[in-house]
Amino acid sequence: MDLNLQNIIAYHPAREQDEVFALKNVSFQVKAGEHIAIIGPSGSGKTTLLQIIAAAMKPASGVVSLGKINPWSISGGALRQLRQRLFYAPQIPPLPPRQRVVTSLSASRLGEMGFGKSILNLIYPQYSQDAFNTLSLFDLSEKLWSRVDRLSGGERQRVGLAKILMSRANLWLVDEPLSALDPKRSRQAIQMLIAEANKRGVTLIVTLHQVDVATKEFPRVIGLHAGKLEFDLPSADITKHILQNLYAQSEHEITQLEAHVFSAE
Ligand SMILES: Nc1ncnc2c1ncn2[C@@H]1O[C@H](COP(=O)(O)OP(=O)(O)OP(=O)(O)O)[C@@H](O)[C@H]1O
Repeated sequence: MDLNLQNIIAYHPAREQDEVFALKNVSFQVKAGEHIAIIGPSGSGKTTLLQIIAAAMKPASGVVSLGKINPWSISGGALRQLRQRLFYAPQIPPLPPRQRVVTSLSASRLGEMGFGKSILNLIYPQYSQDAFNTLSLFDLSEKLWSRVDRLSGGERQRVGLAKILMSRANLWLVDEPLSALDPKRSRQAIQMLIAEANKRGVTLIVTLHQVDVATKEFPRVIGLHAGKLEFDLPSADITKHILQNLYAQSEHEITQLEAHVFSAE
């Protein structure tokens, strides 16, 4: 699915009165099948941007088009259909505590199940073989029948990634998928996500705090700072100087940056 964002301004309702912008005049285009990483310091607007693209949040002004459709100018029914074509994976996957992993993974296809099948899915998960195969990609197949509240943080995060792969959406919007994973697992998980997106021609947009992963694994990187688009560049053109500017006021994050990216120089 291709995307077009034009002059997006967004406030969170709680901040509207003091006019603190979450996004200021953000514009960019994405072609179907592109893979993009969004980076920037904490609070720079990465999650808000994904929510705007996912049509989960309405911009205060500006235009969003998802595959040429403005989600805010169509009927409720058409909007629900449009949302089925995208998968928004929040930073902390919403996994109902007592649910089994297999049920949660099958639920990624609720949109195509219809009411009867989706109720049945709670008792007899509808896609257990697919769920098993998808979990194997993240070394988690033995957890197929486990309850999600008995998983570690990293395992839950990998279940969240497997849920994305279970969906049949053609736009994946993934918010900080690696925060609970160690560096080796992070690299494996992101490479799996990218390989599957490639195979299926899916448009992939991922927010990341790991700038090294962003610049090494993604061909295009967007930098946000205080709600503004600071740069939108091929990753090969991103220099140490550009990254230092982006994280200039975020001392803690720059320390991480140096550890991850610059120590090898
Ligand atoms: N629910 C909310 N209510 C009010 N303000 C919010 C809300 N969510 C985010 N904000 C504000 O909007 C701005 C952008 O936040 P956002 O979560 O998009 O940033 P982020 O780059 O994803 O941050 P992080 O890397 O810490 O997840 C920040 O100033 C934040 O304080």
